[in-house]
Amino acid sequence: MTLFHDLKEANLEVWQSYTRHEFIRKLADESLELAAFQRYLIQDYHFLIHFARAYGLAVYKQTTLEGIQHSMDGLKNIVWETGLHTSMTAEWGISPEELNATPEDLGTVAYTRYVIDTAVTGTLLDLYVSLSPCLIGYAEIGAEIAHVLEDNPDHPYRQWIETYIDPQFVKASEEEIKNLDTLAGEGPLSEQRFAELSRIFATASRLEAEFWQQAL
Ligand SMILES: Cc1ncc(CN)c(N)n1
Repeated sequence: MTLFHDLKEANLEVWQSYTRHEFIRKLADESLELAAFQRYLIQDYHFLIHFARAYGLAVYKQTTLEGIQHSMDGLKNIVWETGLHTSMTAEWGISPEELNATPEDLGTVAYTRYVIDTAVTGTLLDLYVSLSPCLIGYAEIGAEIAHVLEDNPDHPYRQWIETYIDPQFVKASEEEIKNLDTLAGEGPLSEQRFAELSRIFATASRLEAEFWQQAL
């Protein structure tokens, strides 16, 4: 079993409140209003900018070339993801200047600054645990709802779903599960250390659920 598996099992209720949120159910069954999706995606653009900063701090905290490469790949993956946001917002007629000028909602501030605070005050493992619901959760959500694209080739949220089932994104998620185990090291974690990591994981997962909620 992996550390990620143990963290998810220890926080299954909060994890599912995120990955099975009403926002995702509506997005998959096409009942999500475009205005809610637009609110979400604009906030998510801000979110990704701050997450890129958090990955920058992960690069800084690494002490090996291999580790630096891994964190840089994570950062690149976040920047790659913003292609979705810049192309969809451009389609809606929002200029890059307007996009950058939109204010951050409080849920966006809370989540991103929590992760950056964890990056600054915690260990590299603490930081990666706080980042894990983002990457691994979206890959799980993508896999869960991908079938709707077969049912409707003109699904309104096709571009979003395709981003999170893209082989590059799925591979990054799989690598992250392995990375958490590498950072945790050999042998079982003490009960106290697992509890610390579990608290970080639960907080980030709750903030993910709140992030959907703020757009509804
Ligand atoms: C809020 C949130 N969480 C996760 C992801 C996937 N990187 C995202 N784009 N936005």
